[in-house]
Amino acid sequence: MMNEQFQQALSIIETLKRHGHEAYFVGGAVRDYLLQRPLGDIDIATSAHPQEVMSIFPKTVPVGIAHGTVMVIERGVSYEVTTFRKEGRYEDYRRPKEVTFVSSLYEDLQRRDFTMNAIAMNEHGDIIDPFGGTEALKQRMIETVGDAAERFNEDALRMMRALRFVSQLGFSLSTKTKQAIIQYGHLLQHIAVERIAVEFEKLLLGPFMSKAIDLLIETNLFCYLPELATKKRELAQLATYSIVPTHRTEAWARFAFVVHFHQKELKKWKLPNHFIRDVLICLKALEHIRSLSDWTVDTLYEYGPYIPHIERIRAACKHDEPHVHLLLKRWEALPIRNRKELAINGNDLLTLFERKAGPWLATMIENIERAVLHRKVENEKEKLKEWAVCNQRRENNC
Ligand SMILES: Nc1ccn([C@@H]2O[C@H](COP(=O)(O)OP(=O)(O)OP(=O)(O)O)[C@@H](O)[C@H]2O)c(=O)n1
Repeated sequence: MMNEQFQQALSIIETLKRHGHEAYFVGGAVRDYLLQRPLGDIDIATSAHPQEVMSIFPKTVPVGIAHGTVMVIERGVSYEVTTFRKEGRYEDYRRPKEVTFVSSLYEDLQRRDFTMNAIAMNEHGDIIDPFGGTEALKQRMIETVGDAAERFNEDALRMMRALRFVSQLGFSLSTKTKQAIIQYGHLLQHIAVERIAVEFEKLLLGPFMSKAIDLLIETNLFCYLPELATKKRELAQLATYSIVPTHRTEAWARFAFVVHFHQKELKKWKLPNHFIRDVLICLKALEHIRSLSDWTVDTLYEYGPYIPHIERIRAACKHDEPHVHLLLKRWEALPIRNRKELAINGNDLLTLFERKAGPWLATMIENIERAVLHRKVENEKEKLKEWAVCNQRRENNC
């Protein structure tokens, strides 16, 4: 009995078949279905060519025509429908490689990366598994389809995919696959950093991250990742952490903290600037908290929205329990959570002191902010005015 997501997608297969084409569910969704894991996107492989797919379905987007992929949208859900194909080897890594359409499902499955990803399912829920993928799932084994050297030469990113599947599923690498990664790891240098970063992020977020990082070290694959060649010891440290990150910012910030990455190194991974900014805030907070040995009123205030990420990283690094709820409660109980919540603003102070704006104003606001935060004065306009005047007098007397 197929699950609901496949039932919904059945109409795509049935429509293609009505038009005289072959069509099957393939890829990660079939693998995850057999593992009884939540399904991601559903992919369909078909004998129909992209133009035919586009003429059959009313709502399509040509997302990768050159690779034979058309996105079909039905009842608000999108499906990737890809013509049976095989990919060529890279003749020259600077140029996109050729993709050839093939006539059978078998040939299509044969060019896929791992046996567990080379399983197809027809409209009746029958499994088509010419390369032993279901057995590999049972054995919890990641095994390339056919010759590992060929599969990794077709697309070196597959070596990173192997390790991210280790991290997500807890599976092992077959000896043949591991040996090939050791032998061909250097090919990763030709792969776009953005693609590597996508897989690496999934690896960092997986429940079996430690196992994957150990393999990254054992196979020497880490040597071909941006800025990591000299970080073996730090990676080994990362592999000792057991808390599974709940968010990508947390995952990258923890990684960056452990391997001592800063802006320069993070940029080499071609992460978006706004994301790097978030990671850097977490890094600053972690250094700050480490120097103080624990959270304080000031750090809670300064890093408020980032508390969950930072606390979980702090706890992971110290092999400690995270106290996210407790800290959020402490944060919520602060007299203010940001400057906007102050009951007085710059204009109020300009009027009060009958002075022109200048650096004194920023210092004054900062002093008031600290005083409110540390409960030296209540956050009420009149009281703050009074406090500001006294504070000014005190400073003048000095
Ligand atoms: N470098 C790659 C990428 C993908 N594939 C094949 O294309 C399918 C779909 O790829 P993708 O959606 O990237 O990954 P999934 O395996 O579906 O995994 P997930 O959805 O968990 O990312 C894979 O299952 C695999 O059969 C491949 O052979 N080689």
